[in-house]
Amino acid sequence: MMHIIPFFASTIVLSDLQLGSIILLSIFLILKRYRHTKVSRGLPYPPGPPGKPFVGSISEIAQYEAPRALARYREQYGDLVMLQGLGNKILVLNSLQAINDLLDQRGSIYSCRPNSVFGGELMGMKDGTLYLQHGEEWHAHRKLAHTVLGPAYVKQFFEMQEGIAATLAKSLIENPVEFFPLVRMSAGRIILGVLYGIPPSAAQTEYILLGERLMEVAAKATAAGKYLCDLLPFLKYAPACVPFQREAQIGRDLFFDFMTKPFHYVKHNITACSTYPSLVPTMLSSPPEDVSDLEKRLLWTTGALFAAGAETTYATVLSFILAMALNPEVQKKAQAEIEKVIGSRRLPAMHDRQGLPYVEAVVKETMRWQPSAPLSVPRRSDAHDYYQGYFIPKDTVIVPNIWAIAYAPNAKYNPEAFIPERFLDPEQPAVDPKLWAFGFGRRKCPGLYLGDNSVFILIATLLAAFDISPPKDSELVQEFTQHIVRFPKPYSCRIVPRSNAVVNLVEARAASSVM
Ligand code: HEM
Repeated sequence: MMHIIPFFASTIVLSDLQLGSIILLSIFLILKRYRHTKVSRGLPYPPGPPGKPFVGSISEIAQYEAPRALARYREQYGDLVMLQGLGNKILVLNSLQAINDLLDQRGSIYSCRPNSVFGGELMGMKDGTLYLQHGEEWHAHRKLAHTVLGPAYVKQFFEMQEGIAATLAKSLIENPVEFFPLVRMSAGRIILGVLYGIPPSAAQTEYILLGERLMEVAAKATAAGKYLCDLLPFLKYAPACVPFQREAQIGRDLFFDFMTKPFHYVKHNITACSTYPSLVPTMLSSPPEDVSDLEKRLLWTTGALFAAGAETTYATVLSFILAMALNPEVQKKAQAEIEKVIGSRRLPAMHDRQGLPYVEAVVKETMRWQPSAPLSVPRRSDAHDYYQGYFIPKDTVIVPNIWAIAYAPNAKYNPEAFIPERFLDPEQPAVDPKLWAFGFGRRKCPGLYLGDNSVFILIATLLAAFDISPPKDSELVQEFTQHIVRFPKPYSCRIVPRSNAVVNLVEARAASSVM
């Protein structure tokens, strides 16, 4: 039977089947709309930029200088900016208030990580602390990490960190041009010391270089939206010959070696690794009764701590050296403070920190000027939520934009400039980076105290020992990587010992360092 349907001025003739299909489709759309209105409580999604056909606005997360570009949207859309496309939603949080309200205050909803196809499944990192979903296993990892990274415990590593800082200074006196690999080596040594107690050796160097190669792949893998397979999960079934699958295979092999090699080294050389109360030797020699599956958990926890800890410290110190080459006045002021407070008969030590407010402000300003994780590490909402009159559906990827905090407009202190004084302003001091550069709520960085101490002692030692300035015959390059950990691209500068006396001090301190 045919049906005649008036449609504006004309008429349409439909069969039973066609009419039935239209009615069913309409019911489906109405129900869908009703369901959506019910769960969204009639609230809209947070606003965001208009998208391109098919891909929507989702690709904005992977654009060049994304943290800065996304922070600019704050003026237009406010604290919350929604990017959408290919069936995915990414919510960028552009203020400390919004980040704390959601990630901290509503930690039960926002403490999961996005399901990662590339890094988690294909590269095999899904059981590491950084990738684990919020839950029992993740809790066990954090508990293990806390045994050596708690604020009181990290004091046991002060002497080791001071020794490694002096060793860095000694290597820089001998070979200042190689400051990139030398800084990397120092950051890696501290973590290897804390986790495994591995002293300087060929094995130690091998693990740090392995870490460097892994990070080239892993840094991209952790960022939101860098790989299409994270947005279109069915692509994980693509054949092994496609480029991202080959990259994942390389990453998988590297990650396996990176995680297992130092662990097995310690298992077989436990007596050689006992200089400091480090995590793996302590746990293996006196296993805690309340931790089941200890070896497996240790392996995954230490792998994640090593990967997350070394790269961020390295990035921060490289940014500091660049900042000093660009800001000679700041450098002079910090050096004058060190001379006044400590004198020139010894190098700075961790216990000097309280008495060096300007150096402390330089540390904070380095973290602000070039935050090493400018988009933090993404989260995922584990339930529907409602905030500031907007609907945030379950499984939205949440990106806390640390850059937006670091570069919030400020009439008194230009955010683009390196001005440590902003942290010393008695009237309106800038917010301490410890409240935002290390993440938020339950997933806040477990290495905060260790990392912050490392950055301080490395920076203070470099200030005491060297004058850093731009290269004589070339431009000072100021470019940065675009991965989840942001650090300066290769640049050259001059790193010159401040006096013969300081060379002697450095050599003596480095000679007494066991790490
Ligand atoms: C300057 C130094 C460091 C910075 C700026 C930094 C920053 C961060 C940030 C932004 C996060 C994401 C937290 C979140 O999701 O809210 C994080 C997580 C993490 N960091 Fe750090 N970090 C530093 C040093 C370290 C060190 C030294 C270690 C290890 C010894 C470490 C281990 C980790 C781990 C394992 C996670 C994942 C935590 C989880 O998912 O539960 N970090 N870090």
